Amino acid sequence: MRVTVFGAGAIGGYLAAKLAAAGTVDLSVVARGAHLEAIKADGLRLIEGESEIAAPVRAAARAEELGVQDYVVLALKAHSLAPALDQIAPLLGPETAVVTMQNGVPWWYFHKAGGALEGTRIQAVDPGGTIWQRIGPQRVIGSVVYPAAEVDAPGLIRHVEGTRFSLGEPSGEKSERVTALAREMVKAGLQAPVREDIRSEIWIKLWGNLSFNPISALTGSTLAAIVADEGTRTLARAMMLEAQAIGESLGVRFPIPVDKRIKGAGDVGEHKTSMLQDLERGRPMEIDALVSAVQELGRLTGKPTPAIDSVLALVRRLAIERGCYAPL
Ligand SMILES: NC(=O)C1=CN([C@@H]2O[C@H](COP(=O)(O)OP(=O)(O)OC[C@H]3O[C@@H](n4cnc5c(N)ncnc54)[C@H](OP(=O)(O)O)[C@@H]3O)[C@@H](O)[C@H]2O)C=CC1
Ligand SMILES: CC(C)(CO)C(=O)C(=O)O
Repeated sequence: MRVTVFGAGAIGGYLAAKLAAAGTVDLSVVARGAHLEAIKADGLRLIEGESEIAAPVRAAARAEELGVQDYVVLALKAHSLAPALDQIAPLLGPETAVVTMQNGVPWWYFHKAGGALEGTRIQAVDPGGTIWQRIGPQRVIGSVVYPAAEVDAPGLIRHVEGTRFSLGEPSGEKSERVTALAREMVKAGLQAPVREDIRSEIWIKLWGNLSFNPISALTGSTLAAIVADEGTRTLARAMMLEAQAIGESLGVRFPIPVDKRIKGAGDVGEHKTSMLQDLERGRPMEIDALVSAVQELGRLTGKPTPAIDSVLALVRRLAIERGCYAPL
């Protein structure tokens, strides 16, 4: 099985290091800059708990060096995908599956979703439908990423917590391609449950990200602080209820009540969300995939989003002022 991880940063690097250490797939990564040079020189180093491994991995700057793959895992930030389409193309043959490992609303959301919006391209994550056209939604295996990881230094990934990458076909089918990939991930010590309704799981993760991430960026607060403060907790809750109404109108099941989800986020503790971390490091923030796309789904479903609209306006303005907004 030929697998390439495109974008071997925190999450892609963690996945790649685990697969490389297991040695059961023919693995490559596409990376760039000092990170690529370090992987070529020393392998992909992974700190996990008390242990550190260096997994030898085939690493390339250009996909042409690797050729057509059975699976391409896209582990880029959402806003990095459109600019990388030309670089990804040489990896794709007629049978190649593409696994999308991004937070937020995925560009393929309405592929095989059924209903009136079937086939709709979401402009906030895929302006003009370019990604849809160039990659092709029929290739997609959806994913929800639960592990937390960081790039500590070029070539060095630090695993923070979690091993679960839920997988699912947009159609819900338990296809051979998704079950075969899940098998290899399990051999590598990961959890890779195959879901029949990956969209509902995407929404559960998104529920927290669309509210807590921008509020944390706007206030500089950790998850625990946002939940402890009545004002910010109430605002997050209002955003989440707006999102729930949108999701439910699209057929999504929210298996837990909103207050339980809020408590779960608070229990994570004094943790800075990825959006706040990106802001503090001067990196582009994933505003469009996490928040603008939900606003767009609100417009498409006719559901009002006053709280989401206000927070989005503020966080986008903040990102522009700080040079951390990467419009697609
Ligand atoms: N990190 C985490 O704990 C979690 C992340 N996620 C989600 O996973 C996704 C990936 O996040 P994360 O791993 O943190 O992001 P990172 O920025 O750590 O990794 C992305 C990697 O892709 C590289 N990249 C971008 N464009 C290209 C290109 N054209 N060619 C080659 N390499 C490229 C980046 O390189 P460069 O650094 O040079 O830009 C970087 O190494 C996001 O959607 C995030 O929200 C979900 C759960 C937890
Ligand atoms: C910590 C958490 C769950 C916040 O909602 C997250 O996913 C992020 O920081 O992006």
